[in-house]
Amino acid sequence: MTSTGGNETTALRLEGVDYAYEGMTMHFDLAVTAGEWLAVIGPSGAGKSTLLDLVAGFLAPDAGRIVIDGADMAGIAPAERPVSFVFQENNLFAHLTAAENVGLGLAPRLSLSRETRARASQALAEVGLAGFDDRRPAEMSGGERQRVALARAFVRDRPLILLDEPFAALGPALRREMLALLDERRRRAERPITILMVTHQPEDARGFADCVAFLERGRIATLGPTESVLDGNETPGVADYLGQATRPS
Ligand SMILES: Nc1ncnc2c1ncn2[C@@H]1O[C@H](COP(=O)(O)OP(=O)(O)OP(=O)(O)O)[C@@H](O)[C@H]1O
Repeated sequence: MTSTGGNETTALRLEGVDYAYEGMTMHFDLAVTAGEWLAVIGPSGAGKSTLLDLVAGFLAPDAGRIVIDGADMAGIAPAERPVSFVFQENNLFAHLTAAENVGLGLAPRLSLSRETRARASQALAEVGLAGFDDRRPAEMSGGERQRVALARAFVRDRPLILLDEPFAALGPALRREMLALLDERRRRAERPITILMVTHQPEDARGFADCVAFLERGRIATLGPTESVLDGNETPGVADYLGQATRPS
């Protein structure tokens, strides 16, 4: 356990984190306050997924420290980290039912205890999937599968949720509904839930995120309150990315 330097409200801190792929070196310094919803935006290949993979522990930094909830994550496996993640697809085990997939968030066993089954069932109902317990992923729509993934993330009850374009394949109405579900869950939580969400949809950030990090070429080029970053006046790259004309000064 390592101190974050006395700032108890910092949920996530990246200090001088370096990561290099062949031909691309990334460097991240970042602090996210507990309870904050941070949208991560930027051009394709900027390093958004790499940033989330480093936090999740799927990648190990070449240098620097990642601190979550006050604990240094060096050498901590993804499953042991206080995080939940939802990706764009393939979040579920195809051979397991919805309840079993959610149950894995509660106990790493395939046969569900009565209590686990009841909690999984309730979690499914809370994301609008009452009665879906015995459906397998192939028997559900893309939106329903993502709801199951969200239900699993919710029952895990971890303080940090990582979302890598989880609703990108869904239509705008369904996307908003999912984001609203997440928002509601965040508001109802007893402990603060911090969210890092990679998105290519500026309106998702506008509607839900407190802050936006704009990534460019493996760096966080801008980080600030949602409206001021998306305004695009401070960083020309943001305006280009959003397809806006940079306003004359
Ligand atoms: N497994 C890999 N091996 C080598 N290079 C990789 C690998 N994965 C990603 N990269 C490179 O690292 C850089 C950052 O990739 P990353 O997936 O983090 O970007 P991104 O911002 O999430 O992009 P997108 O919006 O297209 O998903 C890119 O230049 C990419 O080509």
